Amino acid sequence: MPHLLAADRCWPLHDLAATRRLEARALAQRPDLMQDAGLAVAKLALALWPGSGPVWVACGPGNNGGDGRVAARLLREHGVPVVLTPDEPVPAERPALVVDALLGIGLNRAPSTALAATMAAVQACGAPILAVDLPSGLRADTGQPAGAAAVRADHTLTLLTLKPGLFTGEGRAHAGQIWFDDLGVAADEPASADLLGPLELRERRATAHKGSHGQVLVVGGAPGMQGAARLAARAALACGAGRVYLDLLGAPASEPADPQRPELMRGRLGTLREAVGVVGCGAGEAIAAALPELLARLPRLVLDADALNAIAADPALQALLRARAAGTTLLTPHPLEAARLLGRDTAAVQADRLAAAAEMAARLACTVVLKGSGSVVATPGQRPAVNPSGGPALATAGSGDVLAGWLGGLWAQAATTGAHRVACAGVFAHGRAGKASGVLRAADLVERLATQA
Ligand SMILES: NC(=O)C1=CN([C@@H]2O[C@H](COP(=O)(O)OP(=O)(O)OC[C@H]3O[C@@H](n4cnc5c(N)ncnc54)[C@H](O)[C@@H]3O)[C@@H](O)[C@H]2O)[C@@H](O)CC1
Repeated sequence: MPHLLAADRCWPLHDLAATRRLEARALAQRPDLMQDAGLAVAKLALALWPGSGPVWVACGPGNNGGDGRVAARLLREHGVPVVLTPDEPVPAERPALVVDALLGIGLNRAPSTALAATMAAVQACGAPILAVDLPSGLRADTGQPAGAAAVRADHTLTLLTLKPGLFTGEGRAHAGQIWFDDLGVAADEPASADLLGPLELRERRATAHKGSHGQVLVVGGAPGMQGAARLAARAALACGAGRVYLDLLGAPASEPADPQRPELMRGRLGTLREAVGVVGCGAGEAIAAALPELLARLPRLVLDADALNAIAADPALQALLRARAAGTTLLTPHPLEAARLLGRDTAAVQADRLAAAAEMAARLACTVVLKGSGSVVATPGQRPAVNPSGGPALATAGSGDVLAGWLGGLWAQAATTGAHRVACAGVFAHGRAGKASGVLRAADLVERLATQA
């Protein structure tokens, strides 16, 4: 039975190769699997159908189209008027619902001219779109369109497995509401990635005091960019770190850490050898000179923004990064910073976000959070994770600084936890707090994080 994907737990994601293996094994036992797939599609279409008007079932040449054909037959048996293309002409009037069964996981090239024209007609007809398995034209592994465009659906009913491409890159913008039906087939294939759910790392014992909750040292905030470092520090504080210090680069000692947040203190590496470093927010070029010592001395590090740019530009810093102990360093690049780290352009990073994150993690021997829609967490030797929480309200100045600070705050309270797990927990919480209509200012995001925690 199709069900809306629940956001309160983790789910396994299976890439194309794993899905194909699963499908082949399932078909050997249940050759009529397509009947069940079509039934699942028909049930959801019936639930979405407004009660009058035709359903346009747009079928393609393969088994995705086969699912559509089964669904069309079942809907007709149920008394629902159906127009099935390409057997019948495209409806002249606006249908009540479109079922996009043109292309699923068999997509292997840019859509042909004929299919692209049908996809455009599906998109232009103005009816809600239910995509079968995947929005047509979207790549299952990367969430990128194979050609100029992929269908933008209102709902996607994905079958057998959850595909990574539904959750990262352009996938989330194309899939709409995601429904899932495993068709009763056990997923006896190792997951290719994890879809993140909530994960709590902090424990506040009755006997705890501020010394139990660790220290964070935020290094950044060069003149004119102090807000970035202050946002990171506020986030670490809101997360519950015991003591949060700010090393504002180039600021006189008389400058308060944050006039609006008296809980925050000025501090420097010299005395804070056990703190979690959150380094780079608004740091400017001055951070390059500070990085060797920070990389050498701080036991756990979150590196963001200008720290990443400095590392991208300097092979010696990259070598210092690689020399750190496993599980102690976390990088949070956005796609442009990732492109600099990898020495390629942003489009190449976005073309396969999971691969780009894995490559960065392997090259630099650390955990990488590749930010953007469907943030990817990658660590050498661990299964990658994709984050489904968050939305466009987070596309605002300072939300990345808040993430870096929140990660630092979490890590301060979970000292024995590896970078990968910290990243998974923090990225999900940050996205969940950032789910809002309109735009969210970063300082308000900190408050939302504090209250959901
Ligand atoms: N095999 C089965 O019994 C089941 C299949 N399922 C469905 O079957 C789908 C996979 O079926 P297929 O492997 O047949 O793949 P698709 O139906 O996704 O597409 C394959 C067909 O499309 C053509 N094609 C691929 N890319 C094209 C392009 N860019 N332009 C034009 N034509 C293109 C191929 O030449 C082939 O004819 C799944 O997505 C799912 O919807 C599921 O229902 C589970 C059960």
